[in-house]
Amino acid sequence: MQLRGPVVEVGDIRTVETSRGTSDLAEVRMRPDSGQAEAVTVTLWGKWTETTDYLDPGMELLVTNVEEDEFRGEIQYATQRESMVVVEPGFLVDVTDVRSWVQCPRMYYLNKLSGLELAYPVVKGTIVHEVFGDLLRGRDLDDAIDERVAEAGLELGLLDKDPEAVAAEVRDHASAIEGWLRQGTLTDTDGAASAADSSERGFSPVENEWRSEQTLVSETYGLKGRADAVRRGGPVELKTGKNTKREPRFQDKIQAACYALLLGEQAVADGGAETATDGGQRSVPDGDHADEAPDTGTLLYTKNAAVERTEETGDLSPAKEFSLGPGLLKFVVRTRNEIAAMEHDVSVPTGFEADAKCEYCFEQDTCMAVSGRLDQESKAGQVGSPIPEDEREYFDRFYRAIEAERRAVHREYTKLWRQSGEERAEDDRALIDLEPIGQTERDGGRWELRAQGTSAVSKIREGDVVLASDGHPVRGRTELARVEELGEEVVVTTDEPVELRRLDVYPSEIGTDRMLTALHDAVLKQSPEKKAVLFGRREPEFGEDDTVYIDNNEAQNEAVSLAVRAEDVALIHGPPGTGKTYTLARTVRALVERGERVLLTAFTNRAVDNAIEALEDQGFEDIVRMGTETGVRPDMQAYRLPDSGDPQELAGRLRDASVVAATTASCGSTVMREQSFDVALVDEAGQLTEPATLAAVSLADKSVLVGDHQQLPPVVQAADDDEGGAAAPLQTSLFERLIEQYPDAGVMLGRQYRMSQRIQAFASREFYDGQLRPATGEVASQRIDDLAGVETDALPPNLRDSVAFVDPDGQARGNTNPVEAAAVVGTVQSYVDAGVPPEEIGVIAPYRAQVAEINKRAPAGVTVDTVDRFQGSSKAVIVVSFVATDTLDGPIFEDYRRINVALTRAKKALVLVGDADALGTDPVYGRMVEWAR
Ligand SMILES: Nc1ncnc2c1ncn2[C@@H]1O[C@H](COP(=O)(O)OP(=O)(O)OP(=O)(O)O)[C@@H](O)[C@H]1O
Repeated sequence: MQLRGPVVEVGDIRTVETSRGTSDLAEVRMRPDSGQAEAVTVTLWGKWTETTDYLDPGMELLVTNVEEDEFRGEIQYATQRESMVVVEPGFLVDVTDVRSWVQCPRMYYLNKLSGLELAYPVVKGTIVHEVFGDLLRGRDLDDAIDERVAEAGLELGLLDKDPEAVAAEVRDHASAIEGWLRQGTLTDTDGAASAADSSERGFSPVENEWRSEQTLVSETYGLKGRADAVRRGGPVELKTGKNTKREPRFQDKIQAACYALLLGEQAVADGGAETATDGGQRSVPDGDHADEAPDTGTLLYTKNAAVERTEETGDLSPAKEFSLGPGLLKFVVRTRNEIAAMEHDVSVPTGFEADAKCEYCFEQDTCMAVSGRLDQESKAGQVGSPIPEDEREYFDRFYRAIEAERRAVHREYTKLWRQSGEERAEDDRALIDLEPIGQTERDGGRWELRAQGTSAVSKIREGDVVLASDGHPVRGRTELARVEELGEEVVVTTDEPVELRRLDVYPSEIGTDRMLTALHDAVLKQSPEKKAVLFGRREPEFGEDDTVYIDNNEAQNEAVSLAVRAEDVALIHGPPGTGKTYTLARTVRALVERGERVLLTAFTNRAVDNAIEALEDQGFEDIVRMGTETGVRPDMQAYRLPDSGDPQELAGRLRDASVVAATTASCGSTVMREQSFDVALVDEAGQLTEPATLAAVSLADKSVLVGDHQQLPPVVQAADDDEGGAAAPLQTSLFERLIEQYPDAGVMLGRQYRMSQRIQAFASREFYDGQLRPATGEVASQRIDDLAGVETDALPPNLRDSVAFVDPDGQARGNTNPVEAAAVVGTVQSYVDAGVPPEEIGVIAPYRAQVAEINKRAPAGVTVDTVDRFQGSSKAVIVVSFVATDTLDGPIFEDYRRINVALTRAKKALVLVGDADALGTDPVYGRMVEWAR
């Protein structure tokens, strides 16, 4: 049996005599059942006592296979031979991190801080891994190499590598894989027939013997990772280095051992599946999964096949098998515990923990530089001088904030198994009970999986990377999948086929990883002068220029001028519909005309595409768009740098572009981190966390931030009270901080081109100090009957004013209000009946459940969505559903800025549908009801 729950008290290590000699023990008090049960004592024996060195009350502990004993009427627990002790099992450590921690704990920390850099060995390693996967899937070697080299074209071009030479090198590595695969299949007696068969077809895997890359998450051991391959249930790790010793390298064994643990747990779950009749809703048997772990691991050192036998001595066979004994698996768990414990108190490893020799370490320079900047102890020593106190404080504060956010992402992971499929679906984080209707292998070996479409709502959108499973994302068979279609059919693509029964939101850490590297790059790598404004050491400076850029809007003209004159930073505050995008495009042109290279970036792909469209409208097309095919709008694909191609050509296009457009998230990619710009223009800056903004800002000499801090705030997953509120610094955007700190560096666009006078009045008064005005008389006086074929008289009397309030006297039931939904649909229908095209009508509701409720009956063509999905767009008619009847809770009420966004989407007519009494309990909503009535 297992015990899992918070630690109450940690005892000291004692040495005792037992029948088998002397042994160490330590007693720990904990509350099992995740803290629900009374505290019990569990005795940790032998090496597990080390755990107490870093175990603190409050931390979560899990002990598997405990021995239960009654002693003087109290049940006591103890570890036994098969037990594993896991510290903070909810903190999911990445397998590659366990590997680097074993090499040197400090390396783990540095990798996390500074991320990967664009370097040839890394790019080549990726290509070899991809080709390995292709070979396992039975693909032709030459085709695979050609395609994978082309896919790395941009990176190779930036590194100035010749694709032919790279292909030749990859081929050398691949020969090691091929040779070993051949050997693997031929020695397989059961598979002899298929082996003979496969030698003709290439090296296709023997059925059920192989799997290429597999995503694995362990709910017991707090580990996650992707194994390169699995052969006969055992992990196979590919290394593109050479190793002429008989044994695999220790850290490589550790990595394979981690996968073995993960596979063991999966084997247990799969075992359970044989008897499961409930569509894959298996539970993890409460046993010792390490028992099920495979006993052999394989390391494949592909460079061994490429070295000259005359020059090297030793064991040149690429494949090295080793046995995965229980001792090694326990060592892996203890190592993983060290990482989880260090992350728990956010301490920093020094490198002295390891036997590693700094003089051979290729991280030595980074190690010393980081130690120097942060005045940290490190085995490698320090270079350079420490950053000032305030910068240090800033670094620490954001470091903690980002780590708190990481924990929130981990909690999302744990929900994959803590919540049932139904709960996940209810939370909008999964689509369950899908009916698979087909699987097709696409060119290049990827699979297209299809299921019947579903009317269920979820956060999952086309283009997202999700977990596709046959019923359970952790305990079932799962693949990382890209969502291609979510309509009549659900279509996803994966590396390996899986029965498509469920999709889950994939909680990715990439956002947190990139915030951390952005923090590192901005604070530790930039010059003191470059950071002066960020840290308030001096005011932003501006040069002279009296060019007129926009002649019909003074504030817009001032904004362009400010951006052009800025030496450090300019801030453009653009309330709804004030021509932010138009001004942004004009600014880009003005900067390019001055010979500057511009990074054009925004929080969402949609905003990036809108900015490109505005540039196109202004006759400017010298743009390279970075992004994935699904992320970029179909009509903007022509600007997109292709995913593969000739290295020189791709790198040339990127280098020569005067405008590079990308989301801020992709500014943290290895390729983008290599780029430098004169100016970074950041749209939607009010929605970005400070470190996410820094990812773009650090790439340029100066920045122009465009946004509106009265609209949606940064998206942060950590709740206000998580980790003692550590994530709070992420809630204020850099835009908001700077505009408050340096009002003179900003300009507000006060004239809006969207809403009628009546519609904009409330937002102007509540959120913009009455400074928002219609840009023209025409804008101010627009009405619904300006639309061709629409008669105001055809509307019911209560909807004839351009702002209306409807109280349908409904009742909230959880996240829906069916009566209100019906009233919303009725209202929409009135507009359609009066001649308004459905495409001109939008409905905003606070919850996806209410969105679904309305969507069921709304006329086709009407857009129904949550407010977060509406930011940045507008419609002639907007209907807002508030759902709440008794108390005002829910996302729309948490922050007044959401209501600002909702109310400012409408151009000609706005209808609020809600409970007047409930809304009246809050002063702002009360005033809103008064205004709308
Ligand atoms: N100076 C101007 N002269 C004429 N039309 C303008 C001017 N500025 C903006 N517009 C027009 O006003 C409309 C709104 O502009 P734009 O889309 O740039 O607004 P926005 O502030 O980006 O909107 P959002 O709040 O959705 O981000 C567009 O049709 C745009 O062409």
